[in-house]
Amino acid sequence: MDAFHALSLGGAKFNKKRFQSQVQLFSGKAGESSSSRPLKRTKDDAELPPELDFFKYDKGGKQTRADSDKEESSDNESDDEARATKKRKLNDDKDAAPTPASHRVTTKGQDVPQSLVSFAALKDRFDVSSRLLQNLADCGYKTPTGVQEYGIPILLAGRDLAAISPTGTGKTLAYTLPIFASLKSPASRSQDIAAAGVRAVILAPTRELAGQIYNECLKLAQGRKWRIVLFSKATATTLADKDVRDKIDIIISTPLRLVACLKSETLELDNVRHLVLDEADRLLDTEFLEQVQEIFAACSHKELRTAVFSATLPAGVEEMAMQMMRNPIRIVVGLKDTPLPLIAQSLVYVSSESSKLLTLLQHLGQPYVPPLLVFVSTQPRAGSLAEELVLHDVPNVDCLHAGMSKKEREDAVTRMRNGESWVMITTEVMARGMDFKGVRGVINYDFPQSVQSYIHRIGRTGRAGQTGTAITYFTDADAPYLKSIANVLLQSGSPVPEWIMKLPKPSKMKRRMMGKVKRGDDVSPAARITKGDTKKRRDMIAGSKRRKAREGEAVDADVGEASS
Ligand SMILES: Nc1ncnc2c1ncn2[C@@H]1O[C@H](COP(=O)(O)OP(=O)(O)OP(=O)(O)O)[C@@H](O)[C@H]1O
Repeated sequence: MDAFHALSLGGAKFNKKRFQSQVQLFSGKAGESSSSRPLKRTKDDAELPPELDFFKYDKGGKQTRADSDKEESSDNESDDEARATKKRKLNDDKDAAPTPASHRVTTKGQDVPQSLVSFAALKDRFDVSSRLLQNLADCGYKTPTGVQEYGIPILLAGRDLAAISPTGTGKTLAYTLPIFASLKSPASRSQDIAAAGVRAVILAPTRELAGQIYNECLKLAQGRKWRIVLFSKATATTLADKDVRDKIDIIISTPLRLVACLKSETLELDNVRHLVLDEADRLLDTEFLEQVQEIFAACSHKELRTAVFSATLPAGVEEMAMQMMRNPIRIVVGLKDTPLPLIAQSLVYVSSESSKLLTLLQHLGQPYVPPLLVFVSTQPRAGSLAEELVLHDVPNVDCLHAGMSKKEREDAVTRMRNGESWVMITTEVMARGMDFKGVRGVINYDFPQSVQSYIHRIGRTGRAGQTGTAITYFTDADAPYLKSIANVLLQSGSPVPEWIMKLPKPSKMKRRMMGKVKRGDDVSPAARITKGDTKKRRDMIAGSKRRKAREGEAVDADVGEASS
């Protein structure tokens, strides 16, 4: 249903003739009317009212330097990026696909397929089944987002893709939908024995994210017998049976688990046609690289299509990703490495580590909309901060980090999804990909490890068109890295105090040191004293109990002796 139709249902009447230009904006026809429409909107373009500009790729946010002069080059954009944008603009005159006004997308590559006007167009253009379209509608997805408009037709045209789109803009659907549409029907329905075996693999850096992608796949799989596996120790055992694994359509996994099965030869990936790396820059960093390469090598089918997705893709990693792909197309939604203007970001000076706790307690003492995500740098600090908040009677405090057991982590995610957690203390494990509805605020209690980490952390809010706030505490020790984060704020339209902008730009070397600031395991030195006291008290009580028990035994013995 288009927006005008929706408004009409509420009783409003529009003179469509009189407001023709506005009607065209909603129907998407404004973009279609000019075949050589430039990607950047001109001043003359009519703008959507901000409250209806759902994903706010456009200037829905405040008018900023980012809007006015940063499209071609920015502090975070590499020269390569600027060149790519320029190249695309030159190409636009020749082969521009119609670009809906509210989605600013830059594409690079040969023969970029036309963007998708609507989900309904999938039927005619790509013969997508009615069932799949119905499932899509049941999810409540009415209009494709920017990354979906471009990413879906590219993948359905059988092309490799590198997609960079801000957090919370629907990248998951941009690759899951083409997988289901291209696989056509479940393997269990196929008589073709030669084609047996897993046909799609989606990799994610954390168990939690893999689980979330799995749930998204289940929604699209409704009504058909797709076999989708969220890889774990247990499923790996079940899949040791070749007959079972031959019927699998899609595997979603973290790299390590999959590699373990490849090594033990209990899994073949030679029939895989779709390999997706979600959070690609994380999967291609040193921790995962070797495993991902092993998986990639095992996906030996000649028709393999590879797609990488992330909100951030540093130039070096992008180059690596591009080398994995054949004749790829690259799309960038908005500005590379820039959060959406929907997230109001601020930097808060807290002088020292010990004053952070007080600052957070003061924040939580004011009215706030739960749930709130609070990021710290290490697992012990997550536990310590959660403990402190509980001690200070903050209600519904929760904690999630990679040091917890699988069950504990799953329970924490469930509580978060059920709205039982008001303040979730976490580490980088939750920074990427996690989509919790209604997170209106993120607090970086500890300064992020990198610009990418910052972008992903704050991207847990301001998702799917919602607004959000992101507060980052910084101490004197973090000051050398402040400028890098301040640039991100500026680019996405959040105000930055003048004095921060006057700080010198950190050197490459210095930037690498970001996040390496040493912080104690306890978030508050007072906590250490209190904990020390508590331990002393506990020891005293235990000692006193032991003494009493010994005295009791002595008395019993005395009594025994007396009675015998
Ligand atoms: N076409 C659409 N219309 C409305 N909502 C959508 C659409 N596509 C996705 N969404 C919703 O947007 C939210 C964010 O989607 P998703 O998690 O895929 O974002 P993402 O871009 O992968 O974010 P991240 O970079 O953090 O991983 C989800 O709640 C999803 O249901």
